[in-house]
Amino acid sequence: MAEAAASWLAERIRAALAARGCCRLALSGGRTPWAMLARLAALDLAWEQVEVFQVDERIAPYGSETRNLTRLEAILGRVGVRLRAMGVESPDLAAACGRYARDLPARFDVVHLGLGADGHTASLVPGDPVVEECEQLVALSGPYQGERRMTLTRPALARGETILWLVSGEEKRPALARLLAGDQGIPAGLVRGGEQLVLADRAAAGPGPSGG
Ligand SMILES: O=C1O[C@H](COP(=O)(O)O)[C@@H](O)[C@H](O)[C@H]1O
Repeated sequence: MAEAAASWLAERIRAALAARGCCRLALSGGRTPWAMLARLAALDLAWEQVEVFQVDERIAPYGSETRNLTRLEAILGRVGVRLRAMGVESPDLAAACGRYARDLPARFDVVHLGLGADGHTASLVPGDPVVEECEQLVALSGPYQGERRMTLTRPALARGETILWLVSGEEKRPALARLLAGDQGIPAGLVRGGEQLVLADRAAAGPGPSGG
């Protein structure tokens, strides 16, 4: 899955660079995307023309192991992308949300999203008011799994020309089925955007028609 996702993303990046000379991505964190991003970073691309925004982030100090930025920097920092970090170290987090929102592009070439077993995506957490946020492009949520979060909201995610879902692990199987059914009872089912591509590993997708 990581290999397929990296190849697909590389093609999208090349196409955007050929068409407009720049490419804008919004990337998620968590655990799933790092294998894809490590493969992507090994490819020969005009990285200096690629701008990467964060889909979400933990409110935690710079360098924290739980921060998505820590992994993004470790993998993509060395290839020279323009990495736009969410300002979660700011003493005024509401103002930091506003600043990040102002800097967002009108369109992303690709918004990459993960899926939690509970149906969360980005830091749009089930039951949190942030799920219904339709005015602000960037907002705070949580505490969730021990930390407050900063996240792109649904209207910001909808700026994706393409939404790339990357889903890994057996525990995601029920949530994946709900996402594919367009179930609006989970935050992931509320995401809109252009084309949506779902890449899932065998554990998440379950047995195929032949049972294999
Ligand atoms: O908390 C988070 O979880 C989701 C899902 O992560 P995954 O590793 O289970 O795919 C992720 O997309 C989000 O960015 C992250 O902050």
